[in-house]
Amino acid sequence: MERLRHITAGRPETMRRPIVWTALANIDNMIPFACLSAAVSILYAYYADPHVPLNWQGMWLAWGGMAIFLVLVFAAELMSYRSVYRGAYRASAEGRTQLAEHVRKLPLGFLMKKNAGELGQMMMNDFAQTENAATHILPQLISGAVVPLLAFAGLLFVDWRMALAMMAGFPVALLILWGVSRLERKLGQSHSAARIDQSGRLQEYLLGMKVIKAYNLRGDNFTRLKRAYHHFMLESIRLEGVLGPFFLVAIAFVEMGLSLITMTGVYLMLDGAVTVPVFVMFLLIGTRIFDPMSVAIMRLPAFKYDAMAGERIAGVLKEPVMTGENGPAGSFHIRFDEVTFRYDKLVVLDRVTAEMKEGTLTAIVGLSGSGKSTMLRLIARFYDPQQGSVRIGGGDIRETDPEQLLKNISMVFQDVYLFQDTVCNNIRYGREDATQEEIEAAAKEACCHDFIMKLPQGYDSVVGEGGSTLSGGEKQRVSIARAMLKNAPILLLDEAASSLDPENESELQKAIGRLVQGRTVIMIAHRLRTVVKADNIIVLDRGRIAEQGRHEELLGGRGLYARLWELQTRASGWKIPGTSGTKEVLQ
Ligand SMILES: Nc1ncnc2c1ncn2[C@@H]1O[C@H](COP(=O)(O)OP(=O)(O)OP(=O)(O)O)[C@@H](O)[C@H]1O
Repeated sequence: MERLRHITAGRPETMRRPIVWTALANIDNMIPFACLSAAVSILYAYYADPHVPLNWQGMWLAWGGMAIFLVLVFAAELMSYRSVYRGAYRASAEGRTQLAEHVRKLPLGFLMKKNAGELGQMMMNDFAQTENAATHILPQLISGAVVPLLAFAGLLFVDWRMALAMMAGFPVALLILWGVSRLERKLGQSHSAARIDQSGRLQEYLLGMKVIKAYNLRGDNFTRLKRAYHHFMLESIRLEGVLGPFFLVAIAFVEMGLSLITMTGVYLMLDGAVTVPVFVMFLLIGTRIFDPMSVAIMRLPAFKYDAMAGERIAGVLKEPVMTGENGPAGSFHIRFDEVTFRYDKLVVLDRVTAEMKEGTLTAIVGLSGSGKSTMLRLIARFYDPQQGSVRIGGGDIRETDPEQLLKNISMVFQDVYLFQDTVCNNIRYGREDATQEEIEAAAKEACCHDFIMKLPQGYDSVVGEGGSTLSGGEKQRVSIARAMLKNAPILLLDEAASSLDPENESELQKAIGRLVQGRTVIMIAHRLRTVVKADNIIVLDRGRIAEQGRHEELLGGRGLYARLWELQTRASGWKIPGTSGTKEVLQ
């Protein structure tokens, strides 16, 4: 039952009807053979005693029965076939959608823990495996169970000794299957792990192609991929090689039944305890049941292996999603209250308390790795802190429905991801019901209209996966247009690194300047000159707030901020106070 639950992504009821039809089709399948046996008996009676006339009535009944049941078999098999694939594909489609929905509601930390290929594998291969188990293997297993059981039960009444002989090897076969089940699971798990690893490595190899080419890394990454393929090959050989003989022996025990029927039958006939027609009936039905049993035994490991894929899916579906029932906050005042956050064991934020007032610009600065991005991630509830709370409008965001929370937040990050879709649709992700005019207006405000118009199909140009056909600055401006369109009251902004060319940078800064107006903005600033006009600057040092205040106050304090400022201005030869860039940028 548990396996049935797994191969149906938690919907065993979808297979109830298919199982009943498949069982019925198999039961039907046996009846023509019973009729055949009856016909053989009639014929035997006629030849055994020349004075007895041939029982034509019985013969016609047997033939008629065979014909009717053949039609019924066809009908039942058709129903079984249709309901099996409908049930299985329905369970799988619903399961896929449920998993995609579920993954969206999981904390980001869960996704980051997974191997790159693992979730993709789950969506594609694991579901394909469960489909295979439900559509192809399950009917074979049902057939392997129903046919022998039925035949055995019926034949017990005909001659119990021959019936027992027919099934004598079966308990031994079951014992062998039970004996190897642990080993089978262990080998299956390491085989699956190797399969997932090889696809993760392949994904890594393809995604990292740019770096591989740039650094001519033919060696290392390819070696890892090759090693993963090799490991998978070894695991496959081990799985088949170690388990195969056990299953073959189990089948041999089952099929031994045919020899035992013959031996027992011969002795019983010699004793006059069994007639020739009964003997023939056992042979006829015996040849009929051993095949489905052997097939079922051969397919059982594949079924269990595929059910493991369903188990992995169930494991992810069991992961607790982020909860919270509250609607959006009334105000957008953000407060970190003694927040401590760890990635596994690494403490990244340590009892951070900070205010980000509604309608103001708060900048977060600090050395690389000091926890700046983590603060933004906590505001968006990509993670929940282990201690303390993040509050918006006074309410703990752990109690806010994550989707409601995200409705109020726009994010512009450095590493912008664009979907392989038109530029227009990529901007529309900001607000799905936006009109073309609204999209173009947002694009103009974000300073990307001009470059979009220069693309071959303008707004209908399709960008490469991730945005690969646009420059870094262009991608960021598209993401700003998205944020403009979303028009959310809170804006989380990760300032672009200083790698942009001056033209791109000035366009980007203009766009950001428009975006921050009238919003509660929390901005990670890598270049301090962009935050001199911020209402509050939080200076992070290894997860703790070293100091906070306005630019002038912090410069006067001669602390970490002042040191960073000095370093940056010295490195770039800026003119210090009064400053050029930022004021214009942020107004
Ligand atoms: N998903 C993660 N899992 C484990 N550790 C992480 C994860 N993300 C970040 N870290 C670690 O947490 C620390 C803080 O990271 P964070 O990204 O918040 O720093 P940051 O100040 O934004 O750095 P940068 O300025 O370089 O972007 C770093 O040491 C980083 O290695």
